[in-house]
Amino acid sequence: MTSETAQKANTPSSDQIRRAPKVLLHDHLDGGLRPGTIVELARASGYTQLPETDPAKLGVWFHEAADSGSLERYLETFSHTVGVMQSRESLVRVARECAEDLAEDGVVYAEVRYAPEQHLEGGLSLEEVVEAVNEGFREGERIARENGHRIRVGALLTAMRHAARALEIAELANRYRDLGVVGFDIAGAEAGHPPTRHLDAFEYLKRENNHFTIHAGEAFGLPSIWQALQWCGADRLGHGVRIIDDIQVHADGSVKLGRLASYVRDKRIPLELCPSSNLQTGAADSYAAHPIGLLRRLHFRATVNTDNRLMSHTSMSREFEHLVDAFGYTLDDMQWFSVNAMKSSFIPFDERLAMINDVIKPGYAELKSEWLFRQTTSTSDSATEEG
Ligand SMILES: O=c1[nH]cnc2c1ncn2[C@H]1C[C@H](O)[C@@H](CO)O1
Ligand SMILES: [Zn+2]
Repeated sequence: MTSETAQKANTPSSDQIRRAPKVLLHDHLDGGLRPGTIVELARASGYTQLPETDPAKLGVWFHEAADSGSLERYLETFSHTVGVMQSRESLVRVARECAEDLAEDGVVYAEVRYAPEQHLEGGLSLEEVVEAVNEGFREGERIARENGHRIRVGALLTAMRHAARALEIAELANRYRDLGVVGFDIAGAEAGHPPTRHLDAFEYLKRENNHFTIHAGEAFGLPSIWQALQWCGADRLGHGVRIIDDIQVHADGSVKLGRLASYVRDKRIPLELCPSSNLQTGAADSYAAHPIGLLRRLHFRATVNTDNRLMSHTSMSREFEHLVDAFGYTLDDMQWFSVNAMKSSFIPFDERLAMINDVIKPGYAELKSEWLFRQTTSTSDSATEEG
């Protein structure tokens, strides 16, 4: 076998990308509903604001409306998903379907986030919201297992950065720690809402030895990343893609990292990169131009994520397909991203290690060996390979 053929064997097919064990750290529960579910929940709850009632058209509407080039406009579309997630039943269902859909897509470990404060309009308490979502995730994991898939889902509780409930939500995350919630996040429009406004929440979580990520460096640049890390102490960066602004690439190909970019790389700060979402909100012009290519080459702790599967019309497999097309990534690259993500998760170290050694690496080894057992379809194929 020529090295070229071996190389080819390592380029994943769509089917292999789907079957490859993937790890997802940045996915919004209210950004991943099935369009059909939105229509049904709207009907059942009397929500009349949907722009379309045909599921296929509604799916297209979300994608197009979110494709605006601005984070603020992207976020407006969430009023409809949040609008139909105001009862216990709807939250259980959405969480169950989320776990099922991720498992079907080959995700073995996911941290899925949502903002409990946005689901109180139907009279639920914050605790009831968390318990409903946890119940849905457990049901989804069980159904996935029955269908031959293995997935573990942990919840991240998000506080909205324009609101003033961050400390309360951080306390909630702490109360449900080891009970399905693995950490905390802040999200929402970045400009004008610096993470330092919520220092009390982050300081509380640090005192409690808890974990948190912060949406930073998505619509706003380096100051937001700097604050998230050096003032707030974030364990990970939600997006963090604008760290690229602190990296100079010279004409001769040499690269110079500024102090903040060096810090992020040296400290192995995980970047929860979401390529399709970034294209929609204007942080990159194309997959090929997305900073993930450079960040991977420079060995940042880069991870691949979906952000909002509905609004970005994506899945983990689709994200990887785009990256394979744009950068020629192989199964080894996919494994590298998946191991990076697993290392960066908020579950205990021994569990992360077991996921890496007993699930992720064996999964990729199996996929990488498939070419050995592939049957040739014609004699001319084997003749070429012998040459
Ligand atoms: O990419 C994002 N940046 C900032 N905020 C976001 C993003 N995607 C979703 N959100 C917001 C809208 C949701 O209602 C909220 C909680 O999941 O988080
Ligand atoms: Zn996000």
